[in-house]
Amino acid sequence: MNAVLSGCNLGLSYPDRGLLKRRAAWPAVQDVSLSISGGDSIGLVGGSGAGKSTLLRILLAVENPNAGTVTFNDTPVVPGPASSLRWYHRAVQYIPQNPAAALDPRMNVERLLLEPLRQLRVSGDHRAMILNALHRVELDPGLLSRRPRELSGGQNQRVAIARALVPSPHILLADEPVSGLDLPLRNTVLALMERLVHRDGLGLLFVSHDLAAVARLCSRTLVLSGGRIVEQGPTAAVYTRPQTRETRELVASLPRLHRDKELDKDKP
Ligand SMILES: Nc1ncnc2c1ncn2[C@@H]1O[C@H](COP(=O)(O)OP(=O)(O)OP(=O)(O)O)[C@@H](O)[C@H]1O
Repeated sequence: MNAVLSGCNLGLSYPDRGLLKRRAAWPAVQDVSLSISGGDSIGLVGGSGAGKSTLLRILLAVENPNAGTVTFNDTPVVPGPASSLRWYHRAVQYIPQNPAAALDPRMNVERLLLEPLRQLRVSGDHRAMILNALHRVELDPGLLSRRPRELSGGQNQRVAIARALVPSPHILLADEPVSGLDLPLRNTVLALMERLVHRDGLGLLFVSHDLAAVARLCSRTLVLSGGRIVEQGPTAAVYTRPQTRETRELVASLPRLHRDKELDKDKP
């Protein structure tokens, strides 16, 4: 069965701790509904403070919304049963911003990949799962005994992505995974993510300020502003015929040559 992660009418307001306290609460996410299926690649774009990371935390079930629901294949996740969500954390994995920096420098690659399997109490042949994850990110198994400082930046980045893949998730939520990377490494990581979606059938929600990366990778784009989805549709349509001021501003920030080059890839 194709995996489907759905958020319905999600809302989250943080208490306003400002000096004037005119507002009771600060809405970071408001009435957001979205659905990600296996094989989908959805871009989530928006200016700073638009609510992108908050929405990801809600979808990851690490932050409780004030309103709305999250379901996975129609099974309620949020609000959820008191029982463990380990099954969900296995099915929906997170790729953080600067994933390589998230690697514990004391662990070798084998331990870095074993740890999520232990934490999520995944049963089965861990060694085979680790080798499979390495294969998917095209890393040589000969690197298993190395620590992060003994690897290149690109290899560390792949190890970090392999950590998200090792429990065999169906959906990946990635928060700015290519920000701060130099161009060749950015392109390598984008190509890897393309394969995960198109070859392996994973669903991807890809948060990025890098609209050219979204244009290359994502068939659909959601634009978030003030915590609300203000525009959504096929990426090419959102970029070439933006309907809202927020989207026009975002698209204007993308150098024209770069935008046209990435969108041209979709043309037959
Ligand atoms: N723990 C928190 N407590 C109070 N307010 C918060 C908290 N986390 C986020 N916010 C506020 O919620 C709003 C949305 O923040 P969020 O980090 O989700 O935005 P973002 O779109 O990811 O921004 P950026 O692109 O800059 O990372 C912002 O106004 C932010 O200040």
